[in-house]
Amino acid sequence: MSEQKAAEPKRWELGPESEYRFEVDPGVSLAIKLVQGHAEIFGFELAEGKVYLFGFECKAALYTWKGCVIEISEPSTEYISDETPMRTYANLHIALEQMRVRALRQIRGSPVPSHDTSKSDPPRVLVLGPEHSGKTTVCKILTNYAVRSGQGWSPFLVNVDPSEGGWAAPGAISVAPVYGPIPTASPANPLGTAATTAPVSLSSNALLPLAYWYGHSETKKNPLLMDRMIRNLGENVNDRFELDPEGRASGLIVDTPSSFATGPAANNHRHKLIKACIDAFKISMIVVVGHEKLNVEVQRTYGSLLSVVKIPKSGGVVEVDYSYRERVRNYEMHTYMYGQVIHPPAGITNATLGGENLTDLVLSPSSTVINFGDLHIYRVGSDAMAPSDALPVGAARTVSEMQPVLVDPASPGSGLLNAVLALLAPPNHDENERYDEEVLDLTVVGFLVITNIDIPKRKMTVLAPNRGSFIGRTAVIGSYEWQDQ
Ligand SMILES: Nc1ncnc2c1ncn2[C@@H]1O[C@H](COP(=O)(O)OP(=O)(O)OP(=O)(O)O)[C@@H](O)[C@H]1O
Repeated sequence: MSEQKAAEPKRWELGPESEYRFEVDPGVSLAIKLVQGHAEIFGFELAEGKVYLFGFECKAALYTWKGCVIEISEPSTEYISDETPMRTYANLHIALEQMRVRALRQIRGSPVPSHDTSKSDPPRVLVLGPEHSGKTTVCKILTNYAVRSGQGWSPFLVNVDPSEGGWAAPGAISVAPVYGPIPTASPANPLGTAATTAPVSLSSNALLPLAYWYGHSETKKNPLLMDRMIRNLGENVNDRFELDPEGRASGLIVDTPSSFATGPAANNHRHKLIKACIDAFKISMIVVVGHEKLNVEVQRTYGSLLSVVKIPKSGGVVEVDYSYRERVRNYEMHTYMYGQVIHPPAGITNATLGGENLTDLVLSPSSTVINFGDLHIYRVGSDAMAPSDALPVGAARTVSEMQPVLVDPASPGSGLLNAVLALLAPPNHDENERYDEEVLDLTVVGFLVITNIDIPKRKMTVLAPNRGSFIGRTAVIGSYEWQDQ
């Protein structure tokens, strides 16, 4: 094989309050070095002289408040813009910071200045917006600014967009307390790297998320289940806040799917899910990203109960298509199994991934052959379920949306081959405390893929990055499939 020739690095000089926007092409990587000045990627500050790698068709922007010089390994799609909404985002961050300070003051019982009559709720922010408005990016920027502020905040970042997966696999909704800035290197883990995908806490900024498995990309597939998962997540967060009252002051930021924002106003399930989030996470502020009509609608519905703030959408947000989303799902599963593997461009030897050593982020999954009876696999509701409102008047379902049904791997229509399964935490040890729908309330401890089914021998092959035993464990199938390519 011929050695790839190193491309001549290209220099860009950025003026104050401008950003370098880039898109990495499929199958290649990009290296960026901050040569001089200060720069950040979605709130994650870059260190001068360090080389940062980007891959898996990453689309992002490097922003500078005061100007900087950067060196790019190999140009992909790129341009510079000095029209960004970063000032508004920074102002919003300052408002949230003031809420944190007031909340902490109240929690500690410190005296309140007589002129300060504001409420002392911690910032519990729900970010809503249509497709491609940059919701996830806004959540990341606000979280990164909070942890960078030097006040010791560790806000909870919540992802209730099942198509994104956050730190888990697509199909899951999750939450994690964030202690250090979240880097951006690949769309496979837009919210940072979770320690759960690794044997130990590999990277210094690995997060410890708590996840529930919804199993589908669309919230309308099973809104009742989605509602329950959101409330489960909220209960966990509130339990955690009760144990750590000062930690409560950092607040939380919730990233939502675009289905919460678009569709007819009369669309019941969308409002029910927004309401579920408001109740579950005790939301004190709704941030609407760049959508006038949605802002008016949200103001009208919730304006009397909590504050509603509208912020502009960034012109840099990329409108990704269906095939890109499909590829990102594959990257996500690949990254879950194999770790974050981005090969540096030719000629680059000292690259890092979000500041971490490249070799620290590599995993090697293993295939295990197990008996059919070893793993109890459930499917929640019937797979071919029509929405409730599409059933004939008076007709009842034979299988409820919330009923876990045991899947028989020997049945030809099991749908298990290549399916992504969530491995659940063990059920309650006390038999008397068990209940029919307990499977819905168990958290996810990992994911696995069924790569082969041998019906005559009643055995199946399971691929997973963690080597624990599957005997007697419980797993749930959704509608995601993945094939190792
Ligand atoms: N200023 C920017 N410059 C370049 N790319 C950006 C910028 N802001 C966001 N992006 C990229 O645009 C894409 C979409 O942004 P993001 O995921 O934040 O939007 P979203 O509203 O959460 O998307 P979805 O509709 O999937 O929920 C991402 O790949 C993100 O990294």
